[in-house]
Amino acid sequence: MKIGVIGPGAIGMLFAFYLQKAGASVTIYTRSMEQAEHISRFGISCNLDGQVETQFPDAVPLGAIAIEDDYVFVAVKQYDIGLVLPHLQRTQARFVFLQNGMGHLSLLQNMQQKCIAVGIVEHGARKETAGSFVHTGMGVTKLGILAGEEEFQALLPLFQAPYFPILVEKNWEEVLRSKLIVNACINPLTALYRVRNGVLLTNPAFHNAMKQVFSEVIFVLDEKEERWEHVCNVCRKTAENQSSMLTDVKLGRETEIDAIIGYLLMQAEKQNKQVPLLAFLQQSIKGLAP
Ligand SMILES: NC(=O)C1=CN([C@@H]2O[C@H](COP(=O)(O)OP(=O)(O)OC[C@H]3O[C@@H](n4cnc5c(N)ncnc54)[C@H](OP(=O)(O)O)[C@@H]3O)[C@@H](O)[C@H]2O)C=CC1
Ligand SMILES: CC(C)(CO)C(=O)C(=O)O
Repeated sequence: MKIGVIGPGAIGMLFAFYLQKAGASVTIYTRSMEQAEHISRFGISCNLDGQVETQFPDAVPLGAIAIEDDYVFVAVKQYDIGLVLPHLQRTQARFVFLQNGMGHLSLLQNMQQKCIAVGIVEHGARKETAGSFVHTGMGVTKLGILAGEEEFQALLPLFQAPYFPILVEKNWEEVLRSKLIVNACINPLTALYRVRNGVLLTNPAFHNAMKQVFSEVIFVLDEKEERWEHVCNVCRKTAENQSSMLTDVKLGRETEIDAIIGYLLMQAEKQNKQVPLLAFLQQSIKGLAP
């Protein structure tokens, strides 16, 4: 089976590595020629608990060849999807979009293609070099199929437990929503305070601040107080993690603030709800990583 992975960052390498290991013929589509050459030569190395293993997928810059894969995983950040979409127009592949947040859903719902899914990735992965990553947290990929349900069945055997399992999620909108709540509470605050996730539990003042952010998030989404327990659990489980937004801010990269808080602000505006803290977070993060 031919699999394409667009975007050779932490998540793109994670997918390319495990799917190639499971026997698929993987092509990873890069932005730069240098990275394609690097991966073609040295492969993709995964570090899991100190054990390093390398797989050798094909690698080419996106646009250099026609995409003729059976399935394509789109693993660019949400703000880069617009650049990638034109390359997908003429292919017959089925697509899985792996972004955090919910801002891209309307884009996907307007696509011409018949087979589209989202993947909610609950793994942790960190890019180390152009061809290596650390699998920092083993989780699951939850697959939500927007269109073409039958067409995705053949993909499932390529996902192998215990390291790389998949779960088809009927109620995928709920899973996306739950992840959005978590990301909205944890990511901007950790990026502002420059702390690991766990500090939002152990520092009482930061904990209160997170509770205030949470109150606005559930107000926008008409959600229940009970969601708080889940946010705290994720903080606890990922206590040693540096959130993806803090990583982006530290590296001077664009963040996914629009996909997370920007999406909530749009929902608030539609309902004429005032959410000053969320607006503050949006502006603060934009100021740190324009
Ligand atoms: N990392 C994690 O643990 C998790 C991440 N996610 C989500 O997964 C998504 C990807 O995250 P992550 O892998 O961490 O992000 P990264 O920034 O590490 O990777 C994004 C990759 O996309 C590449 N890219 C951007 N534009 C193009 C293009 N036009 N053509 C080809 N490649 C392109 C970038 O290339 P270049 O470097 O050259 O710019 C980069 O390699 C995000 O939405 C994130 O929220 C979800 C769960 C966990
Ligand atoms: C769950 C959490 C907060 C883990 O770090 C995450 O998804 C992120 O950093 O983007």
